[in-house]
Amino acid sequence: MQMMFSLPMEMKVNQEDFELEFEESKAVLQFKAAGAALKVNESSGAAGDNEQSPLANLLPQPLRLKYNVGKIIGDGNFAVVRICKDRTSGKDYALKIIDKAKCKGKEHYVEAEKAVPPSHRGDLFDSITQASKFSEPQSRLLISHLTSAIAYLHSLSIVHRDIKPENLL
Ligand SMILES: Nc1ncnc2c1ncn2[C@@H]1O[C@H](COP(=O)(O)OP(=O)(O)OP(=O)(O)O)[C@@H](O)[C@H]1O
Repeated sequence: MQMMFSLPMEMKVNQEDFELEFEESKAVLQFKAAGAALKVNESSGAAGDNEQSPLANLLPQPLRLKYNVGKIIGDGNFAVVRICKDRTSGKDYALKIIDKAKCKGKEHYVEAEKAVPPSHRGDLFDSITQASKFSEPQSRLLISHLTSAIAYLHSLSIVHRDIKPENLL
């Protein structure tokens, strides 16, 4: 991916500022290796009308009654995200299941489960691992979407504090 950032004149940057750090490149390689296996393992877990992922049985009953919960479509440090289907409307949602044990002291900020519209196109991290590079017009579009989203959050006095490719859908 090629990106252009405008930095303050006094800020010095080196080549290594643009190279992946050891942990980052390890994560990219692990992701590439695990990607194919994950797709095979989870491919039988779609949120069809009658299918329910066995692990989804661990969810609270009201949720299981409302949604047919299917395969994992993403995971992060605090949550797993599963595709699910509203049993009444038939609409698909992404159900984010947050591990409250990992949010010690901040429990009051989080709902343990939240269903939002799903993105079927993966996140920017997936795209970076799949594409060898992005063109300038693509990079420009990505950055303009990102900055407009950040501007919107700032207009609501919200600071994201965790902007990274995995969080850009
Ligand atoms: N609405 C959605 N549709 C599709 N995939 C999603 C959706 N929301 C999240 N994901 C996937 O799930 C992954 C984990 O979600 P998220 O980043 O919200 O979890 P987290 O535990 O808060 O992550 P973090 O490691 O940033 O703290 C994302 O990187 C993304 O791939």
